[in-house]
Amino acid sequence: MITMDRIIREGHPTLRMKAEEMALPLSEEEKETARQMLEFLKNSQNPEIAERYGLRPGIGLAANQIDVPKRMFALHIVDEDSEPVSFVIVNPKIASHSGAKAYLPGGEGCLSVDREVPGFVPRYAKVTIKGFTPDGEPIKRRLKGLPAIAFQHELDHLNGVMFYDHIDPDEPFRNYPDAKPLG
Ligand SMILES: O=CN(O)CCNC(=O)c1cccc(Cl)c1Cl
Ligand code: NI
Repeated sequence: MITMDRIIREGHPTLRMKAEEMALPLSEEEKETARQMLEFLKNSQNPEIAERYGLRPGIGLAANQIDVPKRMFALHIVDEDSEPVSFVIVNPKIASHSGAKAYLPGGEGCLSVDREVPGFVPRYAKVTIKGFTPDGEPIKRRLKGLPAIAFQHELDHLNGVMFYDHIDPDEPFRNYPDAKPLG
């Protein structure tokens, strides 16, 4: 199982690498990695398991974060506010997006960032995403709310972008007229 020691932190070069497209279907080893990424998220959201193994909770995990610069990430968001999202997506793309933006009023956090970085992270409010399952089946979904935000946070990781790269250093909580706070 993946635990926190496998997750690389700021300063590790792989966090700033552009991950490579993957050949489909994934190899057995790559499929196992994908399965372990999703399992990590579920474990991190289970209070008993998270406490037992010292896991920080996460709703997404990109392969870069476990020092695997390949284009896949896992999302596991099963709260009531938005449609349940639980998958690993390979070679993900944003096919189209809303003009409207959105941001989390509490900002964002990252397992690869061992510090609070306050500020609004403007993202597309709605995205139509494309990609593949580890078995090579096509995925096409429309996301909004927290799943849309998290998808963009993970896709950034595959491009070596960190959430705080989007925060205005001079005015971290500036008003974005075309972006509305989620919630
Ligand atoms: O890349 C993934 N992580 O770093 C996992 C930890 N962060 C989160 O779960 C998280 C927290 C707040 C907002 C967003 Cl959008 C995300 Cl993604
Ligand atoms: Ni992150």
